[in-house]
Amino acid sequence: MIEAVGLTKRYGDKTAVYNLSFQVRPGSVTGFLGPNGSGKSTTMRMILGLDNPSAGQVTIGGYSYRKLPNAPRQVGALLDAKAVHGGRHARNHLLCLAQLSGIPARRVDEVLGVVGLQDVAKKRSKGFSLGMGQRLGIAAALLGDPQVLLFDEPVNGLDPEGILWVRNLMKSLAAEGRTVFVSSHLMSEMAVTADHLIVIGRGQLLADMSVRDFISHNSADFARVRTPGTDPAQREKLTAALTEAGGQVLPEQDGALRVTGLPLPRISDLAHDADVRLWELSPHQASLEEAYMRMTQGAVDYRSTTDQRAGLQQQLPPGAVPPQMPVPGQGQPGWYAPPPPQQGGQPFAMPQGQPPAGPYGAPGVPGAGEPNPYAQPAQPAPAQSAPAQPAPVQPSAAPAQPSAAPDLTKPEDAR
Ligand SMILES: Nc1ncnc2c1ncn2[C@@H]1O[C@H](COP(=O)(O)OP(=O)(O)OP(=O)(O)O)[C@@H](O)[C@H]1O
Repeated sequence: MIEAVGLTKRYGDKTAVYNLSFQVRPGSVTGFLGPNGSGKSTTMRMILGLDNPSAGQVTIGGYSYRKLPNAPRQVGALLDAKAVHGGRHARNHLLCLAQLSGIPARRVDEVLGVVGLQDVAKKRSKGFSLGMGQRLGIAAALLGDPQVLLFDEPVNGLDPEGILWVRNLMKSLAAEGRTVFVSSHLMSEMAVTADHLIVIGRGQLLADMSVRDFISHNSADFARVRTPGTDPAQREKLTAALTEAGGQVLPEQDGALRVTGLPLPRISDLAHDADVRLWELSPHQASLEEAYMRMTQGAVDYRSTTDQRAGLQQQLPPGAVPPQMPVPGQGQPGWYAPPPPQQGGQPFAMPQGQPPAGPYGAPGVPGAGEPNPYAQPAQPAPAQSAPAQPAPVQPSAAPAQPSAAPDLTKPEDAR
């Protein structure tokens, strides 16, 4: 298990990660999401001992990476697929890594086969495509058959077949009881790969929950209703009936109606009572992408001036407060999708029955008492994980070699 407590990293004036606490458990794929520059890579580097935290700590199986017995054999990581000596053959690159950790050469050929690079094993990696480089990086991460795996954007540059392969690989590694922590900007992929999500924005924890909870608590389910397009009067009649019954009705661009606040059977009954024919009555469940956009939109630092949402953010309803910083654990009420109708007007309410505060909010937690550099009013920590005692690391049956093993000969923070 990976456990971060009050993890904070500053680079001069820049706070890349602030007071981050979470656990990544074995046996499931945990997705690590956040906008560009939100601190994902920095967090991963701290997990791997490549950067020192400014405050707080992060452990793997109860040990910091640098104190982990046989660390290179316990943890495999893909951080930067380009961090390879381009003049070396793929096989030689892996052989060097294997020899440094006492891994037998036959394992090199095994992982080359696993990632599908066996036919180019004798080719120099500088001639590799982006996707081939990713595969080589994944091979390096798998080299020692580690129990803990970190992947930073593993599907970057992979073709559809490669993406599917990575998805299945992550799931099978988790199914074997390993800890799999993977960052990605591909929401559609994360939706089908990850079981659990840790979402950060501007270095702070925004959510720590299952994919299913994340979607249901950060999005609005609604019904799409369509009346015959030839008769606008029917549409108006239905809108009036639904509104009178307490529903909220918004027109969709294609002429359909988006209805919240009423269950589908009630909409059907109301349409029947109003003598309105329906050509469509369908439930709409938000995607992970939609839920993610809603939660993180206030924490996006880099946005195109032609992005429609940049414009949308200007059009606030009268009296509305514009989004500034995401509220940890509550996300950001934005304008990308309609607010969920339930949960007492709290658009990002936490799942029922969960404690409002995370296990790390207690005084004395490293980093927790420090001033928040984002000057956001204090909010309860969102982490939902129950606190757990760090367990001692069990030496894995086979050794592992992270492709991003810390080079302790380099000064700290060298990039
Ligand atoms: N060595 C460094 N020195 C100074 N600033 C840094 C350093 N490393 C990261 N940062 C800054 O810290 C912030 C977080 O960067 P990081 O690379 O961790 O984000 P990220 O979430 O991985 O982004 P992306 O999704 O674009 O890969 C950024 O503002 C970045 O510029």
